Amino acid sequence: MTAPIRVDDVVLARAPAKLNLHLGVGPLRKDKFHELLTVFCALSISDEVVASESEGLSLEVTGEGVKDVPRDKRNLAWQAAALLAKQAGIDPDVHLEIRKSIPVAAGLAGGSADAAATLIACDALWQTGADRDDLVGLGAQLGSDVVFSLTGGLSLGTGRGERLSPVLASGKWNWVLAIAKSGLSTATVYAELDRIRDGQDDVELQTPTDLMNALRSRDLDLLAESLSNDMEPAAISLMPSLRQTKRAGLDEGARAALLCGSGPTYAFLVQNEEDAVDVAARVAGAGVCRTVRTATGPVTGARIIG
Ligand SMILES: C[C@@](CO)(OP(=O)(O)O)[C@H](O)COP(=O)(O)OP(=O)(O)OC[C@H]1O[C@@H](n2ccc(N)nc2=O)[C@H](O)[C@@H]1O
Ligand SMILES: Nc1ncnc2c1ncn2[C@@H]1O[C@H](COP(=O)(O)OP(=O)(O)O)[C@@H](O)[C@H]1O
Repeated sequence: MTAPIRVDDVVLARAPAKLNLHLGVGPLRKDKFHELLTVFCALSISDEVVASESEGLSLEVTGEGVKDVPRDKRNLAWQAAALLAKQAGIDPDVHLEIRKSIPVAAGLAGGSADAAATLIACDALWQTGADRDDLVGLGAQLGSDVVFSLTGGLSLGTGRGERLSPVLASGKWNWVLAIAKSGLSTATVYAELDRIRDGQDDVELQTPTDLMNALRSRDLDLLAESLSNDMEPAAISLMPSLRQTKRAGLDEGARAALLCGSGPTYAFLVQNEEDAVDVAARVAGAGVCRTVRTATGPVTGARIIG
């Protein structure tokens, strides 16, 4: 996290979308969350949050395809501001403008990015004196993915996804994102996975050694073989058209197709930008396509940019 800068009572923060390069889903825990073993990776698309001094808490959302994003306390960014203010013992006096670029309900952690950006923007605006551990603790209360949205880069996630350890690797990979026209609810996809597993409680989580080696050695072939997501059968069961999307990208030369989190976005790994253009053209019928890169630098989580 960068040191907070205060500019004319307005703070601008940015936080990235994520991919789960590996998503191992273990058994359902007593707290109704699943035990995970996942490798998170920040993507080069991000949302921005502008926090300005105001009386009371208010929120606006701008960008494409944002009509389904709540503008009230159901919004994770709203919850982030309210929680930080409560923790600091102050009133949540802020107007939040969320500038969305991350597709909504797409498995890319857009809401978590907004919550993370809001935490650091409001912390700077209100000068709460919270340290990084405080913000991480608040992030974990808001959602399982928010801690990664604060952290960025490349991390191994355990617990319900909130316990992170850095993966020491760097490199850039090209992906084409095939974004479906409608979203999938994370809770519904987890429930569908439980239904498919039908009470099987011996699911073992294993560290994805091949994936780690691929990332460290920047080996595209090994990376293509070692991407995996346990949620894929559940997402396809709920949205069977995903099968065609996956086929289309692979037929056009994508090296691998990875379902993003709980879906329904597919991320196609491609060798270079030329292949990205071909794959994007072929899967365009399935929804909007974007070409993005994974950014596996040291810190690309939520940060103040103005
Ligand atoms: C699947 C993943 C993979 O990174 O991402 P998305 O597809 O949502 O982006 C995450 O586990 C989503 O994390 P997040 O979106 O923060 O979910 P939360 O708000 O914490 O939880 C929403 C619901 O998902 C289910 N849930 C979430 C996390 C987890 N480890 N086990 C679960 O079973 C629970 O039903 C929970 O009530
Ligand atoms: N700031 C936000 N941006 C997007 N969606 C939000 C936000 N706050 C709450 N939501 C709700 O969370 C749901 C999941 O959105 P999102 O975080 O984009 O997807 P995912 O959990 O698949 O990564 C949305 O359908 C929306 O109702």
